[in-house]
Amino acid sequence: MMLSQTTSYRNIVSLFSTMQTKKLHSTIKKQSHPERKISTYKPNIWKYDHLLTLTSEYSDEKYKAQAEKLKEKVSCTFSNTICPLDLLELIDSIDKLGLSCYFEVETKEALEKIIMSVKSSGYYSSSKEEDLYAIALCFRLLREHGHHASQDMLKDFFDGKGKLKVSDVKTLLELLEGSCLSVEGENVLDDTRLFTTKNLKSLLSKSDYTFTTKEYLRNRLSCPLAWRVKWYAVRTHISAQELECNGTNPMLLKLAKLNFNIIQATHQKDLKHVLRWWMNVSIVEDLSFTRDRIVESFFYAVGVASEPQHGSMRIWLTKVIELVLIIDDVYDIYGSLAQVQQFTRAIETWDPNEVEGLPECMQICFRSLHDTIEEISVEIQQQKGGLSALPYLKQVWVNFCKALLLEATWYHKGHIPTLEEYLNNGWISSSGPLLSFHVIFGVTNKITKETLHLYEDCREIIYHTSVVIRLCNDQGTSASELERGDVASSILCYMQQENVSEDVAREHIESIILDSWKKINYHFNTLSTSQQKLVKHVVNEARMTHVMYQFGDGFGVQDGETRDQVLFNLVNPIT
Ligand SMILES: CC(C)=CCC/C(C)=C/COP(=O)(O)OP(=O)(O)O
Ligand SMILES: [Mg+2]
Repeated sequence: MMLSQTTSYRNIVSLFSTMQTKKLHSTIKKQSHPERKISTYKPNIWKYDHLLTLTSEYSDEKYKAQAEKLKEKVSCTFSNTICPLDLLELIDSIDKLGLSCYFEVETKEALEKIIMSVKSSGYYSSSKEEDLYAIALCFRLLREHGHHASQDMLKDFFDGKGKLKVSDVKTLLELLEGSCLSVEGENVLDDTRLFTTKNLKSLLSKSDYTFTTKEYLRNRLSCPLAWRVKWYAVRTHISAQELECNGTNPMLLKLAKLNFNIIQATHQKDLKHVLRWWMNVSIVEDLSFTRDRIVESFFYAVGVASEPQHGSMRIWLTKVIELVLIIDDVYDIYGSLAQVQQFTRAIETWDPNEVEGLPECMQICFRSLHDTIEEISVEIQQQKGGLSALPYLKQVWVNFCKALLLEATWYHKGHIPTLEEYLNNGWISSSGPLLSFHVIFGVTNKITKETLHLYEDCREIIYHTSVVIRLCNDQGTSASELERGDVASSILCYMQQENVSEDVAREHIESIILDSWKKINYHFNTLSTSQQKLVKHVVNEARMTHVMYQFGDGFGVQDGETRDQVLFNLVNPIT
């Protein structure tokens, strides 16, 4: 069978799905690809001039003073709450409302009290069905807050045939969430996840829950809390609590709304700062092949570090993400193989003279990257002091571009790697290591040798986070990449390697994502509390990638879920 030069991977995949033959591999290898592809991205939808007029009354100091008063009152709620289940629910509400950073001491004391009380009352070893919800909640909160919680807490609720003695949705959901905090080898938690997923899915198909409840359940099933960015779940939780008659106590809810609006006002200031920079550099006007996605990049950066004190880091990260998208498009869409080879040499030498002879738009990309990274390094040095970040930032960009070059080489040769070969490179081309370096430099107080040690100490976390980024991206973008005829993604690699259908390949990719999360959980637990405070922002990159790609290509396609989320979380205050 002959394949024409313009045969896209989409055709190849449909052929795979029907023929499932390995003979095709050799045919793909032989075919050549067109030098330049057509970009399928739509133009930017955001009106920057309008976003620049955003002003929130919540920047006013009087709201901060109001919030401080409410915090004092909420603090008293801890001492007035005696029953362990009420205390657990209070801690849970505070977490979900985005207020945990204000009550760290109270939460720590309360959890210690709960541990003492459940130990002395034998609560841990209860197997009574009515206790299961409280135990599941306790298990999840202890793990989330870095306390030891053995999977054996849930063991006795199994009936010996792999079934849990539980049928209500609230408990099933709580158990599902807790099971997603597992590490490798925790078979009770694996069984819990399988059982709760199966039962929640069957409840979904049978029961006559409202549309909203079903949507909520579907959402939690496809992306559990542990994989979600907490800040972007806060406003949804506030809205849900407002609708519930016996929900969160009114004072807590009032504080949550106020706090949300105050923090949103800070984010809006950062957004305007980054937009002014973007409109000033205005590079995408010269780059029709790529994406103007500065608002989405900012949305991602806020998910990585939403705390008010990380404003500079959000701005640096936004610029870096927009550059990642542009440079990725240079390699995937615009450049010929020879051109991206030259571009990679220029990045390695960090020398603007090396891009001479390349098309004007590639020269613009190089200069923007070069100048922005130099500026960021200077700003890091000015704000934090200590070692210069520049050599390290340059190196992560070199590694990223080399990984993109290898993918481009595969594409131009028509080579489809095995999944292992693909992932050995794909974790770097995910931009995970690059983002992580900028994140660690951005959230740390001073750049010292310890900062570099921290990067070493969380190497495994960065690796597994990057795998999650790579695979979530592939799951969300493979349809449009196939249409454009981009380099093979993990899904296609696995289909070709194992001669299986797209559905089977997607399921396999899901299982790797799950395993990567278990490894992230394990390695995160080995860090000290102070390290965890910094490294949680690296893990947030994985969480944010779930947010971006859960409903398709959240970076490429602006006018879907991402736009709604941007308006909901960054633009419109709670009234
Ligand atoms: C900024 C973040 C977190 C991005 C996720 C991964 C990535 C490099 C996306 C680039 O777009 P793409 O969808 O074209 O990716 P690729 O070409 O690598 O598949
Ligand atoms: Mg790409």
